Amino acid sequence: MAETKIGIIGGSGLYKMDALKEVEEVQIDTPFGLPSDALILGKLDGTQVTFLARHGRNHTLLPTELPFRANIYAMKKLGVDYIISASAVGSLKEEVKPLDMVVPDQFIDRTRNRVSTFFGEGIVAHITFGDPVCQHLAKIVSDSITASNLADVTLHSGGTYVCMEGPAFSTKAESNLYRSWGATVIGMTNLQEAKLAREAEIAYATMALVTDYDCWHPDHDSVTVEMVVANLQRNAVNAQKVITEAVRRLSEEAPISEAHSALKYAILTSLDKVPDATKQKLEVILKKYV
Ligand SMILES: CSC[C@H]1O[C@H](OP(=O)(O)O)[C@H](O)[C@@H]1O
Ligand SMILES: Nc1ncnc2[nH]cnc12
Repeated sequence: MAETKIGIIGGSGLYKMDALKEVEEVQIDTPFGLPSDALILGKLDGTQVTFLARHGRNHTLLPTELPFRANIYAMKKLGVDYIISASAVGSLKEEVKPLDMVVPDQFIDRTRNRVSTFFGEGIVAHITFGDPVCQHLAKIVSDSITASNLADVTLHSGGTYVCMEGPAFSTKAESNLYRSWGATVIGMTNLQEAKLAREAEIAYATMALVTDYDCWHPDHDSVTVEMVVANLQRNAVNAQKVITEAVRRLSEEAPISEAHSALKYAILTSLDKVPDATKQKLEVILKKYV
C-alpha cells in the first residue's frame, strides 16, 4: 500500500475526486472502529494522496454519527502528516456570500454528543489548541484559492467556524448569538477533526465552501438542504481545482507544522505507568514517544 503524507476529507457534496489516478481503495480497521468509508488512495497530478468521504460516499452518516477518531487514526496509520478538509458552511456575516470560500483560523465548539480525544484509559494528555489550524497549511490553501482564479469567488482568509451539533440547522436566536460573538461561518463537523488531528500530530486546515446565509439574514430564505446542495454542485469543480493546487504546493513545500510535535510536552502520564492495552490501542499515535 502506498505511503501518503497528504489526506483530503471531503464533506457534503465532495464524495469523490474525479482527478484521482491509479486509485486503490483500502478498508482500514482501527481500535476506534471503521472509518466513514474506505480510504481512497490515488495520485492527484502525480502526488500520492488519501481521500475520505466524511459522511460516506452515499452520505449515510449524520454529523453526530461520524467516526471522527477512526477517520483520523486511519489517516495517521497511512502516514498522513497534513489533512485538507473541504466543508460546506453557512455564512454568519453579510460580506461572506454564498459561493465564497473561507479558510477559518478559529473554532467555537457548540457540540455536545461527541468524543473529541484519543486519550483516557490510563493516559492523560492536554494538547495546546489556541491556534487550532496549521497556519502554514492554511496559507497554502488560501494561496491556492487565489491562484485558481475562480470567477465570482471571494476568498476570506481567517475567521471563526462555529461547530454545532445538528442535524437540524440553528434557530434565529442561535444564529444571531453566534453573529454577536463575531463568528464567520457555521458547520457541523470540523472541530472534532481539528482536535483529533492535532492529537495525532497531523497539520489540519479547512477550505470552507459557503452555501447559504444560515437563517439570520432578513433578505435571504432560511437555509435548506436543497440550497446547500445546489450551491455545492456549483462549487464542486472549484473545490477540486483548489485541492489539486494545494496538494501540488504542499508536496513541494512540505512545511514543518507545530502540529507535528503537538504531543512533545502534552502527555502528563509517565509512559511506563500507562496500561499496555492503552499503549497498544494508541500505538500509531504514540510510536514516536514509546
Ligand atoms: C448538507 S448541509 C449540513 C451538513 O453540511 C456540512 O457538512 P460537511 O462539513 O461535511 O461539509 C455541515 O457540517 C453538515 O454536516
Ligand atoms: N447554515 C448551516 N449551518 C450548519 N451547517 C451548515 N452547512 C452548510 N450550511 C450550514
